[in-house]
Amino acid sequence: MAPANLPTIPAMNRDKPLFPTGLGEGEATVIFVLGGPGAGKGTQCSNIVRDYKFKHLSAGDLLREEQDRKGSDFGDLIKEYIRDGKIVPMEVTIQLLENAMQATIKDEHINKFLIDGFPRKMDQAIQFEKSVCKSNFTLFFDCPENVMEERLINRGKTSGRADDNEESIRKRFKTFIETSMPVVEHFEKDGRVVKVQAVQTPDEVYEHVKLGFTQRGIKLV
Ligand SMILES: Nc1ncnc2c1ncn2[C@@H]1O[C@H](COP(=O)(O)OP(=O)(O)O)[C@@H](O)[C@H]1O
Ligand SMILES: O=c1ccn([C@@H]2O[C@H](COP(=O)(O)OP(=O)(O)O)[C@@H](O)[C@H]2O)c(=O)[nH]1
Repeated sequence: MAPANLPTIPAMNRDKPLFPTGLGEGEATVIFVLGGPGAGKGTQCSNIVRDYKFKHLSAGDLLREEQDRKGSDFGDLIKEYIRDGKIVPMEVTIQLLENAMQATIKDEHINKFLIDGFPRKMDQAIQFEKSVCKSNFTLFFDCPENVMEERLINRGKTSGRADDNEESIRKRFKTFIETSMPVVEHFEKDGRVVKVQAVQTPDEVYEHVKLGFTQRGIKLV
């Protein structure tokens, strides 16, 4: 589908981040959470929210909400991209994330964000860091495909998600390897990746997450 009528997002014209990195007023701390589909990103984000008081923003959830919102101009476009496991044009996703960050700061007085499942493509990574907020680091969940596949097929029994089926899963794996792994490699070159093996039980994986956070100076609250 041609990405027609995309919003003109203010972020595209900014030459410095809307939120400088930090914990003060007008500042924000961002941790990107990446890993293949089914690696356990959402599961571990719930643990982190509980113990570190970060706000969890899942790009996929924000896109699904927008897809279902009455009057959205992007519903059909998002639906098609998600079903095919493709990355929705960044204008849409960055605007949704920026709106959610602004609302969280205003309404919940939280300025620490776990941005889950984003950035999945180099253009998003560069644009977001340039004009919204530079990330502190990327938490990357490393998991073999056969493990992720089994988890997703299981999740599909109850998730109601249009993309937790064999055909969409295959396409999402391909997009992950070809389009999203280069983002992880880009941040790795910068020394900004905390890599965690994601095959063990959720509790065991979380122990490694906590270790990584301690090493990066992120404290329990
Ligand atoms: N360490 C784990 N071991 C076994 N199953 C897991 C583990 N982490 C998550 N799951 C399950 O696997 C599925 C995918 O996890 P989820 O957190 O939704 O992944 P993601 O957000 O990366 O797509 C869910 O059904 C979840 O309950
Ligand atoms: O920045 C993003 C994040 C997600 N998606 C779309 O949303 C889908 C589901 O992503 P989510 O993170 O919810 O689930 P996961 O595939 O990691 O289980 C992806 O396959 C993409 O089609 C996207 O286009 N841009």
